[in-house]
Amino acid sequence: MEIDRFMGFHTFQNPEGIHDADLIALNGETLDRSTWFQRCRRVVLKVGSAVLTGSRGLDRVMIHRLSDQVAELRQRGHEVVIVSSGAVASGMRKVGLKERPRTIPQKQATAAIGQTFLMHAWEEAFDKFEILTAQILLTNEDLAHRHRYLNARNTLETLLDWKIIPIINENDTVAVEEIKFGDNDQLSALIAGLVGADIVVNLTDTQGLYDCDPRTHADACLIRVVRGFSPKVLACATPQPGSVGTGGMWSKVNAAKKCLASGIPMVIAPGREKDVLLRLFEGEVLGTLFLPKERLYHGKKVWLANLPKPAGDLVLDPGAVRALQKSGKSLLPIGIREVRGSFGVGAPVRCLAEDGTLVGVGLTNYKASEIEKIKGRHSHEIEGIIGYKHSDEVIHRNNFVLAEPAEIQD
Ligand SMILES: Nc1ncnc2c1ncn2[C@@H]1O[C@H](COP(=O)(O)OP(=O)(O)O)[C@@H](O)[C@H]1O
Ligand SMILES: N[C@@H](CCC(=O)OP(=O)(O)O)C(=O)O
Repeated sequence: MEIDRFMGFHTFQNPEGIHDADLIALNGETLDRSTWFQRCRRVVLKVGSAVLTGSRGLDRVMIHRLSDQVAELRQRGHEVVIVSSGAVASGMRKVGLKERPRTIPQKQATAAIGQTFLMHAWEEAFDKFEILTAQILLTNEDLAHRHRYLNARNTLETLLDWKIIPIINENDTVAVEEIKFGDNDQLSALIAGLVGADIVVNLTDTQGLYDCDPRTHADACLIRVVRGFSPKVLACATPQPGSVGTGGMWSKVNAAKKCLASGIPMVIAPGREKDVLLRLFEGEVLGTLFLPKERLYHGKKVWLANLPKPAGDLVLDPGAVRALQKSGKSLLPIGIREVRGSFGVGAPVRCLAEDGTLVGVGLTNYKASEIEKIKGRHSHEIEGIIGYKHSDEVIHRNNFVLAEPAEIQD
């Protein structure tokens, strides 16, 4: 892991007078920031409640400022998908709540009130450019099923093709804990994988990621560039959000981890800074830029790696854990000790070591009741036990992703 730390904003210069953070090395190329950002064609823009809402509720001026910049980015050839928070915070102000609602029904009712105001504000702000917007509300169940995931992708592609700006939020009104993404930082990382984004821009109320929580450490240093994910980066952040946010910086760094594994860079930047988007895409060093070291997942594996809630668990013996983790092998029935949950063929399941450690996630070739019968047995026995054999493997390695690939373990 490397962290380029800058004590101030532009204080560190190499002998040629070029800020290290001005140059971006990725995929074998070194480019200056402005060229690199210009090449990021498809952008997922996540805007936090901390940026969109103020003491008087939804900050319409802010929404106009952002929509002006998004319209300009589109003129310059970028496509933008917006993930917008702010429904609960703006609903709170509408009904006069001083604190975030505690009970789930209250939170859901507040989100239902606020979401219409939020969407109306975005719609109105883009209307002056004659740009249409489309509301997309999702729960993690919508992305957990492969065919629904692909449907969502087709819808988003069609909207982008029609030059309409998708504005996405979690469907808070129906999402209870079991079907939640967590927060919109996680959702924006999943959407980035879904649409094959070139970058995720996450706008919040700080200058970026500091090496420790700036609210409790006056000497916290802003980190300019993070190359590759590491637990040390996560340790910089705390999960305590601001007064209106959810998940805090910890959630943003976890979202960056998801993006990096799919080869997608992410930048956390100060959303209230004047012209932040235009300045970023013009190459100004703003916020914290996370760059992938290497792309870990492609195609279907991007979906699998980001799967919010698998359908069941398989507990493996140590030999099977080694085969998956160290040798990149498929999972055979002989290495399975226990089956948990009831699931069908093709379901995504978690593979666990006996101590409960998550080894990875994969799609099964057999249903739970069949795996129960063939667990601990040789593959040549499968047909004799359940009457047919789909394959020797319970999970083929092409349909499996490790929870902690080598890059993330260092
Ligand atoms: N290491 C850190 N660097 C920057 N901010 C941090 C850090 N640790 C915690 N935070 C806090 O995270 C907050 C942003 O998270 P959150 O309130 O969820 O915002 P949003 O509504 O934009 O998602 C900031 O207000 C900041 O005080
Ligand atoms: N879906 C919620 C936002 C949840 C969330 O992630 O909030 P934030 O941390 O401000 O991005 C809402 O619209 O209020």
